[in-house]
Amino acid sequence: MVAFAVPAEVAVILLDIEGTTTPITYVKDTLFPYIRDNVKEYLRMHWEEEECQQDISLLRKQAEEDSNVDGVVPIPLETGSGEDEVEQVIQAVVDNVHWQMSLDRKTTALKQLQGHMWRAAYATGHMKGEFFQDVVPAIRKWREAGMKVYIYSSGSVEAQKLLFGYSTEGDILELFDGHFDTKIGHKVESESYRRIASSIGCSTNNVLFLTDVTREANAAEEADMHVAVVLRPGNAGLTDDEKSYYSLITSFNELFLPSST
Ligand SMILES: CSCCC(=O)C(=O)COP(=O)(O)O
Ligand SMILES: [Mg+2]
Repeated sequence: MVAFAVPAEVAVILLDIEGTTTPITYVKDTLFPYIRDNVKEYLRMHWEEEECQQDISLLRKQAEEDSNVDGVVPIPLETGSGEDEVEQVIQAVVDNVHWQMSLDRKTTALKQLQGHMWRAAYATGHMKGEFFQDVVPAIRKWREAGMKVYIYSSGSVEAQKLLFGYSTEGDILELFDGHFDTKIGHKVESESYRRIASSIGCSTNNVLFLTDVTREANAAEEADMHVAVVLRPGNAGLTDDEKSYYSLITSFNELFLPSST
């Protein structure tokens, strides 16, 4: 087993979800197909609701920002001219969502709609959040040792709470001191990590960030956080340079807190 000695100044562990706590296959084979298969029906059922209309406004704004991106699907404004028009707008939203998902985009607009759609799927027991087997016992141990544990994922805070609230291990939300999503900033921008530390009330060097994505690790490191890159089955491979540059772990059990080293 490779050991990663957590520096003594670390008081907070910040966790990514996909590829870190949770298999990428769960996201790609369970969460995302649910959205692709159900988005049209969901929009038809919830069209009149305020929350749904807010989600569509955000998607429309994102489509406008994406107007120069190849393949973007614009979302027309509804003028109130009848059911045919509603169906056309719904189809544009469906196509836009499918287009964004085909590129695995992490826009706040897409993630917000996804979070709202998963709510029903989790609540009815249709889906349960999954984690690598080392994850929950390790987090419990870190907390017993006095560490604070936070989540930072591109998935919306609402989606994160569903994943941990309705999981194969039951409701484990109590294990987290808080959640961050792209509303605080994108995961590849170092400013996001400064904002997170400031929101927690600590310095960036008091935080250890665990992620599978080296661009995220790089941004966190630029902000002076400690980072380790997590290698899990199904994750994208790293280059030889990345492998030699970053501290790598394959399980949370490879982290040793100052008191346990
Ligand atoms: C509850 S998170 C759902 C997964 C997701 O939508 C996603 O984009 C995960 O990204 P991450 O930043 O956790 O790698
Ligand atoms: Mg990830």
